[in-house]
Amino acid sequence: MSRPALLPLYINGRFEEEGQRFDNISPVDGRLLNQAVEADAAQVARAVQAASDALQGPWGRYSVPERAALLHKVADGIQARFDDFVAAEVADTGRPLHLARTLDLPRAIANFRTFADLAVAQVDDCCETPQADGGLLFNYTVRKPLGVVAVIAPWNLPLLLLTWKLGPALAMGNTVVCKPSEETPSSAALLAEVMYNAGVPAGVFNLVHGFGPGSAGEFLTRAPQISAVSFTGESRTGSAIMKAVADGVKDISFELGGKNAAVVFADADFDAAVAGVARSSFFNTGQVCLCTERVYVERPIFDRFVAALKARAEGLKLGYPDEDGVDLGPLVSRQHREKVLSYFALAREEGAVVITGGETPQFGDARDQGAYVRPTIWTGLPDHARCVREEIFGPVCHIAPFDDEEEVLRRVNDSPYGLACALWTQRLDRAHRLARRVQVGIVWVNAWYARDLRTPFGGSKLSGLGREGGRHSLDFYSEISNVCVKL
Ligand SMILES: NC(=O)c1ccc[n+]([C@@H]2O[C@H](COP(=O)([O-])OP(=O)(O)OC[C@H]3O[C@@H](n4cnc5c(N)ncnc54)[C@H](O)[C@@H]3O)[C@@H](O)[C@H]2O)c1
Ligand SMILES: O=C/C=C/C=C(\O)C(=O)O
Repeated sequence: MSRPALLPLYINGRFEEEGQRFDNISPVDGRLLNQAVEADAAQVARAVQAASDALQGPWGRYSVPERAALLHKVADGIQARFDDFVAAEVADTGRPLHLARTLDLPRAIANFRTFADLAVAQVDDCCETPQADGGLLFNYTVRKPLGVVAVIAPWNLPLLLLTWKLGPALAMGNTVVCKPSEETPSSAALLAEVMYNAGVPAGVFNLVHGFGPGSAGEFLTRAPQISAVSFTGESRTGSAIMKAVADGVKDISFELGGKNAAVVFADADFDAAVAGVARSSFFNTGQVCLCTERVYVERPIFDRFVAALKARAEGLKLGYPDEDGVDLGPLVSRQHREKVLSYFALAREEGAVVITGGETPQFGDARDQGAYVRPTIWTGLPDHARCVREEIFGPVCHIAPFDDEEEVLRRVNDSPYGLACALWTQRLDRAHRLARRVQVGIVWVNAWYARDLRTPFGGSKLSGLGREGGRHSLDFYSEISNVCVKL
């Protein structure tokens, strides 16, 4: 049997194949896709040192427009290998081809182009302060790179979320060491090839594959020369990383877990709300931090809404990524499916009414070796049920009735998470009023996952620390100083 393809590390402008290997398994049918090199502590240390050295090299002398031009070249490189990146993302995640083509790749390209352009357009503050002696103080802001940024990404939107951080980090003159998820290493490996071919100076972009604790992830966060960690992943991982960087008082940007709510009022556009909640609950097989897992529906339309969402869920096609009309792929791995199935069992123990789903489909073909689950809807659980409080990260939601605004606001806010919320109502006065009182970072009204990359993105409570997007990213990835001149 031919040896599986190997995804190398990329350190200081060189591809490295030396090291222990780990398997990358297809969530569609369980076959071996390729292997990746697991970076050991010495390799991670070399990557961080290369990034640190590169700050003093040519990259440190690039102007903002020169950095922006290079990032546009990277975006051009991704565009030129669009189909290769789609194939890599689809192979690792099992997502429908159309999803990778319409979301993951366009956003990866946009993440570089947007922050290249925002960096060039960025204008900083200055001010004059008259002095009692008739003199003047002239203050102005100077923006410098933070230094070496550790970028650690999750598996649910692998390329989108890696480049969401890479774009601004590089635009602001930092150097980076990236650690993609062990579940989805392929598109990051392609990105290293694009960086190399675009002429990104050696050491500016480094890629290490591996796991978290006791592996590349932890080695990276504990490296003394890193100046900041930009992390997207589970809240408990965020806590672990916070501990790892605490002694060094490093800058951190965390985009963490969620247990997001959708609120549907009786006056909502019913069909739009059903379609919107079906999308926000089952999109990417429920593997988006912004996905809805708690649905609150005003009592007069509750039964009708449950029936309509059931019909939507049962109409979703689970299939191979390239199948015509496929809506949902598998979960990212058998291991993650075990976690989701454990909540399917827990829901029954907690007394849920299973409206639809709650089991694995039987295809009778290779997909039975994959990680598919059926889209699932529950009702009847109390607000304190673990299935209503804990992030499941699968195609599942619980629907509960409510009677008034104050009640539903209290229940929506009664969560350890605070990432996103979708409000469905045609009374925009109510929408604006509630949007200000919901304890989340992102509120959509009559929409979900509609994005403008200039807006602040992030969560409160266990859902994260800081905001990225637009000037928020430029600020996070900059060391900002003030210069005060007496005139
Ligand atoms: N808020 C957001 O924008 C957002 C976006 C996507 C995913 N997420 C969250 O991510 C989770 C799913 O992704 P996941 O399973 O990959 O998360 P995860 O926390 O298990 O892993 C994320 C990344 O962190 C690495 N890692 C794990 N432990 C580490 C440690 N101790 N030190 C350093 N690195 C470590 C992993 O190898 C991986 O690359 C969900 O909770 C989801 O809500 C949040
Ligand atoms: O799974 C979480 C999705 C995060 C999405 C973004 O960070 C984005 O759209 O920029």
